Amino acid sequence: MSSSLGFPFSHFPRFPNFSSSRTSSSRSLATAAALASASALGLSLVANSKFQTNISPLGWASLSLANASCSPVESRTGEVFPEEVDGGRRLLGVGVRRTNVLGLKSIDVYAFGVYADDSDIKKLNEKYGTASLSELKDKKEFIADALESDIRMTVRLQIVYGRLSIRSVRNAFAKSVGTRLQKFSASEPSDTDELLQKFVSLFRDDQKLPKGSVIELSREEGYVLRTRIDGEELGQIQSKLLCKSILDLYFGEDPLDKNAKQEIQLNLAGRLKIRY
Ligand SMILES: CCCCCCCCCCCC(=O)O
Repeated sequence: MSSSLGFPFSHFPRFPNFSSSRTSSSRSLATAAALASASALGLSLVANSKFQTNISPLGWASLSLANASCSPVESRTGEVFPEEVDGGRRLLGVGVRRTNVLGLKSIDVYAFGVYADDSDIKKLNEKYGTASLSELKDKKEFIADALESDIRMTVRLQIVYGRLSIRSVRNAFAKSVGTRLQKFSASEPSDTDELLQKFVSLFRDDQKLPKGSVIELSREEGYVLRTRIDGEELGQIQSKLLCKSILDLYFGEDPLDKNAKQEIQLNLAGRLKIRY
């Protein structure tokens, strides 16, 4: 992954250089810093789909942010993620799900990547179009709106734990998604037990989940949750509440991996700021 940042004038702020040894978070922070500094100077950022970002109006400076999103490698597990899935949803951030066994040993169960469709992210423009990147990167309301909005997103879980049974997957979902369904349904009453049952029963006993398996949970247009294992579709459930509860695990208020959430929020804000 290469990035070059070149400015002909010595008084122009220097943006950090990216190198492959940086962590995904520091890369994102560097990207955001570059974008924020440029936008603070009142320069217009125009990027193509390869993230070549140019400061256009004067034509004298160019800012090349190749892959201005995040590293596709989850550093703890070494899992590599595709930079794009489902016809144009691009990677916003990666993280890891850990759990404690008998309160003693901590194991990594899966690495995950969160993706979003750039054109759908623009739905947040009306409300946040004028906000700066530094405001958005920590703004709770911004992430709450991203959870609520009809933005096509995919969460890709890459299993790293070798002894995962479908039963434990059902139980884990019942617990983590169940808690969130309860929490969110306080404001939007609905039959959360039935919804949860419908979702967890998509995971059948005959399905296998060896190390390397991929579970994809995607929010499709109109708040349809689509669930796949290794590309095989298990089912679709139309529910705004369910979509929100699942995405909340990864970038909501109490995320499974806090660093990943920060990265996702920062990149979401960055994508909103870039004019394509
Ligand atoms: C032995 C630990 C079992 C954890 C299995 C997690 C499998 C997928 C569940 C996804 C939701 C979550 O991470 O809570």
